[in-house]
Amino acid sequence: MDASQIFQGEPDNYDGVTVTITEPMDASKIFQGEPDNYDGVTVTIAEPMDAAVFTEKLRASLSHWRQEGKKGIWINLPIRFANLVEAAEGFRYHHAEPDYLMLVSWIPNTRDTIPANASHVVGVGALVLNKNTGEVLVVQEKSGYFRNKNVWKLPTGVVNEGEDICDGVAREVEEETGIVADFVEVLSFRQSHKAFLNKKSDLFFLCALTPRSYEIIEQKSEILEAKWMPIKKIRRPAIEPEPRDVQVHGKYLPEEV
Ligand SMILES: NC(=O)c1ccc[n+]([C@@H]2O[C@H](COP(=O)([O-])OP(=O)(O)OC[C@H]3O[C@@H](n4cnc5c(N)ncnc54)[C@H](O)[C@@H]3O)[C@@H](O)[C@H]2O)c1
Repeated sequence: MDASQIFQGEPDNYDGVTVTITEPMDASKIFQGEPDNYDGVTVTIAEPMDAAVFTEKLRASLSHWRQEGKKGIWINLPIRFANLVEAAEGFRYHHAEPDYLMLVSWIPNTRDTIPANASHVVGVGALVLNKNTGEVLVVQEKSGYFRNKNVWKLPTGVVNEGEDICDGVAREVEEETGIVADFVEVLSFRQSHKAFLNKKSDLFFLCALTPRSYEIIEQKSEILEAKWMPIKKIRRPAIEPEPRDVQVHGKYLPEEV
C-alpha cells in the first residue's frame, strides 16, 4: 500500500490508532464549496471529471465536511456532467432546472431539514371589467380542460419565475387578447392539489383589472376566440367550486347561456 495515501497514526495499548492532523488538508483533494447560512455547502461542478475520481474526491470531501460539522451538502451538476449522478454516492435528487440538476445529501445523524423542492405553480385569472359598458373580457381556449367545450372563461395563465402577480396577470391578458389592462386588486385565491403533472399544487389568484384599450387581437396559438361579454349574461359557473375553494373563484367563471 502506498503510505502516502493513508493516514499514519500512533498505535495505543487497546489496538487503537490516533491520527493527528498537523497540516492543512490538500485542497486539491477535496471539493471547494460555497457555505450557506444553515451549515451547508454547495459545490458546483465546473470541469469534466472521471466518475471514479469524482467518487474518491467526494468521499474525502464528505469526511472533511463531517469533521467540520457541516449538514446539507448540495451538488450543482450542469447537465453536461450528468454522467456523475450515479457516482455521487449517498446523494438524492433535489430539483432540476433546464441547465442543471441539484443533488443533496444530509450528512449528520440528525433529522434532515432540507426544504422540499418548489411545491406550487402560481396561476392568475383576470376579471377585466369595462365599467362603461358593463362588459367582461372572456375567451375560449384551444387547449386544456375547456378545449372543444364551447365554454367562455376568464383569461388565465401562469406567473413566470420572479414575476409579480399583478404584472403576470396583466401580461397574460395582453398576450391572449391584446387588451392592455391595469391591475386593481386580488379578488380571491384558491389552492388545489395534484394540479400539475399530477403532483404539484396550484395557487390561483383571481384579480380585477381595468382595461386601458378595448380592441381585441387574439393570440392565435392559444385562443380560439375572445370577446367582451355583457356581465348580465354570466349566469352560473362552468365549474362548481369545491367546498374548500374560496367561493368567489367559481362565481366569476362565466358561461354564456
Ligand atoms: N384554464 C382554465 O380553464 C382554468 C380555470 C380555472 C382556473 N385556472 C387556473 O388558471 C391558472 C392557469 O391555468 P391555465 O389553464 O390558463 O394554464 P395552464 O397551466 O393550463 O397552461 C399554461 C400554459 O402552459 C401550457 N401547458 C400547460 N401544460 C402543458 C403541457 N402538459 N404540455 C404543453 N403545454 C402545456 C398551456 O398550453 C399554456 O400555454 C391555474 O392556476 C389554473 O388553476 C384555469
